[in-house]
Amino acid sequence: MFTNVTTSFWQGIRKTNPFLLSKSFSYRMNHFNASLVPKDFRPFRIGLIQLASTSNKDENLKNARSQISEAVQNGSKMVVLPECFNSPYGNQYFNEYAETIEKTSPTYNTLHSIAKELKVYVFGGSIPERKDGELYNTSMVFNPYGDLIGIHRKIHLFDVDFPGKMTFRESETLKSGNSMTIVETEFGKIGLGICYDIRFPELATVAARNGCSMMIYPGAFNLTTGPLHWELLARARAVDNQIYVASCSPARDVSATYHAWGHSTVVGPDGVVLSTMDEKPGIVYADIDPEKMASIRKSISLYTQRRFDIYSETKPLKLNEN
Ligand SMILES: O=C(O)CCC(=O)C(=O)O
Repeated sequence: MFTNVTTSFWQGIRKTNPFLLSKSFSYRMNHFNASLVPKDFRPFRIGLIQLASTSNKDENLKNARSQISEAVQNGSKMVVLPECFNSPYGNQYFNEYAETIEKTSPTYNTLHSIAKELKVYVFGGSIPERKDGELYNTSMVFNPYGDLIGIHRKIHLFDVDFPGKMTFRESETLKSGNSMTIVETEFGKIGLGICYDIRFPELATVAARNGCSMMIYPGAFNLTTGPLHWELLARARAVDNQIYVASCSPARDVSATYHAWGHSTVVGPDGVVLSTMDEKPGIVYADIDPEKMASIRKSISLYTQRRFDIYSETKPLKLNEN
């Protein structure tokens, strides 16, 4: 009964407005009832561990354990470590510190046992990984049972040149990963990228379109690009997709060869910084709340207003000919 009334209502309207028969209209109608937040998204507290990493791997792993324990005591259900958290960052170190991803490797073993003992999701920053004779910049993710539920190999390698300031070419030693990573947690799906990956908006957008409520980026920006882009990129990925974004850096060590920017940050789906810090060691906490996402998505309805009929990559580009 109700359907008939609705149908005849629309039939009447369409007679008077041919636009309503167009493809873009039917696209919008098909997506009109799409829920505002991913169905599996639940509230939780996240803790970003801005670790003071040294050249001593065992010390770094011990330090990570005690910081994660503190974050869990303070209510974190998910914790994030920084990029290259258990070694110095630099081409000259990757080979020496590299590990394989297997249960007997020190970092796998430590993160697995921390996650299981403390019953927490551990996004294990990244480590130099050795695989099939190549080196990768790799992140492991463990669930609260200690199971490895995700492996992300940095896709976009950090090759930049700022004359007189800094030059870095990760591709001299590392190979790039070839796939996106989305992990399923009890709090929802989360997309994962490593540092320079944050500069490529497609990764976050595709993850968001596939139901991710958050992107996590372990990173180690520097004193040149950190002040320029670290916060801007996290906010951009968040506001473009109306998702949460968390970027976790090592603390700055001015006696090391690479000086990390620090400023680990969580940004909300409205693009506002929820929580951040300076360059010193510490933990950044944020409460992740589906209501906040629903609210911004209700006010600014990007998800129902997208015009894939105009800019879908799978269709030929439609240019304005006027
Ligand atoms: O994109 C940047 O400016 C910094 C990236 C970086 O440090 C990295 O990918 O390790």
